[in-house]
This record gives sequence, structure tokens and C-alpha cells, in this order.
Amino acid sequence: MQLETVSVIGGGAWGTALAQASAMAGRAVTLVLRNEAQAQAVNSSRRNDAALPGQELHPELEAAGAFTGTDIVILAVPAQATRTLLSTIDPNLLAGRPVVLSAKGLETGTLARQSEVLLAMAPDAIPYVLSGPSFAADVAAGRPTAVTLAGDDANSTSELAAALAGPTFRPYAADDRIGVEIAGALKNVYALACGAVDGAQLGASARAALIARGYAEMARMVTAMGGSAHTLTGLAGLGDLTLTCTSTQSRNYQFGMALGAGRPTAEILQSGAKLAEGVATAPVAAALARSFGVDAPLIDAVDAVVAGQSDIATIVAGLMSRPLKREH
Ligand SMILES: NC(=O)C1=CN([C@@H]2O[C@H](COP(=O)(O)OP(=O)(O)OC[C@H]3O[C@@H](n4cnc5c(N)ncnc54)[C@H](OP(=O)(O)O)[C@@H]3O)[C@@H](O)[C@H]2O)C=CC1
Ligand SMILES: O=C(CO)COP(=O)(O)O
Repeated sequence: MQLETVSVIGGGAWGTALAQASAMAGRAVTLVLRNEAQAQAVNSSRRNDAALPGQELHPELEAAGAFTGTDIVILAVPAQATRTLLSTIDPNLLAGRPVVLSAKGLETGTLARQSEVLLAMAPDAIPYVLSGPSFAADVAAGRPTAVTLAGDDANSTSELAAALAGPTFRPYAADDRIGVEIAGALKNVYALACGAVDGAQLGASARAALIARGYAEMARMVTAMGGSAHTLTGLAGLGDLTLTCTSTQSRNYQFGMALGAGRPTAEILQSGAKLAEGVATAPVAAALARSFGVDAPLIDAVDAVVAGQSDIATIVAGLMSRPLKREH
């Protein structure tokens, strides 16, 4: 498989970071932005300050205003924008190519995972999922990061992981695409919950309990949807859940803190909050849990708070008064 050139489509924080990581891995990288004017500005300043303020870009990274085809394609727009983006791309440019999905979310309306969206729009693309504990600023600055790269064919996934690995970016190959996708999407929902616990000053013990019960709930979801609970012991599960549920750097956690402080979703969004994928994913995850018959009280709780149908005090009282049960 030819794996020399990479296009990263989507010039936000994560797209820019992944383009930077791919360049550090020795690939020839094109960061595909929305238009030529944006691309020229990035190429002349050697920065993408709108996405990653102050970050100098690698010399082997070039920005472009349109996607024209490469050996590897990485999609890095928000989960809700992936279908729209793909509708602008000739599927022939993706046929037979590894297409790496890096957004962490489930699609509103269709309840689709990102690889399902890809295969609906470009059926001959070869889907891979990249997820794990990795803040864009860390990856772009060359701080040590390890992630999971899941694909259907073990040898090809290992080859792709090797092509994207650099001195500070370490992808581990895996085969459970469904488990990795669900974990990446759900950890954002639990990060909203953990932020809310802290915003409402409910204590570190409550937050730790939430992480543990969230992990158990995530395992039920992954298993019901055809993935493996074992996947969650890795970077895309435990790793990312830990990072996002405990760091104020996480945008989902920040959004949750605002919810916990009693601010309604619409007001937080209007005040210019950064992208928090869990807000759109919570109702989708709740719908999926219902359709698969999974008991998911934490997802339901986040969904209710995000939708303004309940408040933190009512949610906590409800969760604490559920019938006592065995842990496993
Ligand atoms: N930031 C991080 O640390 C990490 C993020 N991720 C995931 O990556 C995904 C993207 O996040 P992130 O980059 O941080 O978000 P940002 O908000 O920083 O950037 C999103 C980018 O996508 C662009 N975009 C949106 N819609 C389209 C479209 N239809 N066509 C082309 N470009 C589009 C936006 O352009 P414009 O501004 O012009 O609208 C913007 O440049 C999310 O799913 C997130 O969970 C995963 C790991 C780490
Ligand atoms: O996915 C991430 C880190 O792994 C980024 O999390 P946030 O989108 O919550 O900032």
C-alpha cells in the first residue's frame, strides 16, 4: 500500500494537529481548509492561529483550499459536519484509500457512527478510526501522545499506524472499529457529566464514581452495538475517559461545568462556547441505548440536563435513589 502523502480535511484544532503529527511522521501533508484565501494565509504565516494560536507549522505541511486526492485521507471536521463535507468530495478520490475518521461523535437524526457516514457517502473508501487521549495542542506541540487506530484488516492497520507514527505520536493498531468509535463519542457525554459534577461542586468522590459507572455503562453500550468491552481497557476507552473527565482543558468538561453552574445549554452556546461534541451526541446516545435495550442512566441524565428537561439536583437525587444492585 502506498502511504506517502496525506490530506487532512478540516482546518480546526484537531485537523491542524493531525497534519502537524503526520508531517512529523515524515509524510508529505496537505491541510485542506475551506478556501484558497485561508490556505494562502496559513502558507504565508506558517501558522493557523484561528485553530491553534501561536503554533509554528512543520515545514513539510502545506495548506490548500481544495482536496485533490492523496494516499491517506484524514477527516477532521465536527461529527455533525462529516456528511456535508463528504457530499462535496468526489467519492472516486476516496475509493480504495484509507480514510481515517477522527471526529468523536454520533450523527443527529441517523444515529450513525462516523464510519457509517463515510461508507454511505463513499462506499469504496477503507475506513479507519483514530481515537484516544490527545488534546490538539499537545499533539501539535510534539508532546508525547498515544492513540488507538482501528481498522478492519490487521496488516493494513499496522502499516497505516506505522506511516502516521512519529517521535511523539504513537498510534496503537486495533481491530474493533465499532468499540473505538462508540468509546470516542461516549466519553464526551461523560465529560459533560463530570464537568457538571464539578460545576455544581458535588465533590471529587462523586466525579470518580461517575467515571467508574460511566465506564460500566459504556461497556454495556459497546457490547450491545457489536464491539468488544475489552477495547475499553485501552487508550480509546479508559485513556480518553480519564483525560476528558478530569481536565479543565477539555471543551466538553468546560461545557459541563457551565451546565453544573446552572446555565442553560442555549445560553452557553450563545456565549460562544467552543465545540463540545457531547452536546449533540447525548440525545443520539440516549436514543441508541433505548433502541438496543441498554440501561444507560448516566447518558439519560446528561441528555435531560442538556435538553433543559431536568436540573442537576433532581438528577442526583434520582440516581442516588435507584434500587441498590450488585456492581457487576
Ligand atoms: N481538539 C481536540 O483536542 C480534539 C478534537 N477531536 C475531534 O475532532 C473533531 C473536530 O474538532 P476540532 O478540530 O477540535 O474542532 P474546531 O472547532 O477547532 O474545528 C472544526 C473545523 O471544522 C471546520 N468545518 C466545519 N464544517 C466543515 C465543513 N462542512 N467543511 C469543511 N470544514 C468544516 C471548521 O471550519 P469553520 O471554522 O470555518 O467553520 C473548523 O475549522 C471533533 O469531533 C472533536 O471531538 C478529537 C481529538 C482531539
Ligand atoms: O477528545 C479530546 C481529547 O482526547 C478533546 O476533548 P474535548 O473535545 O472535550 O476538548
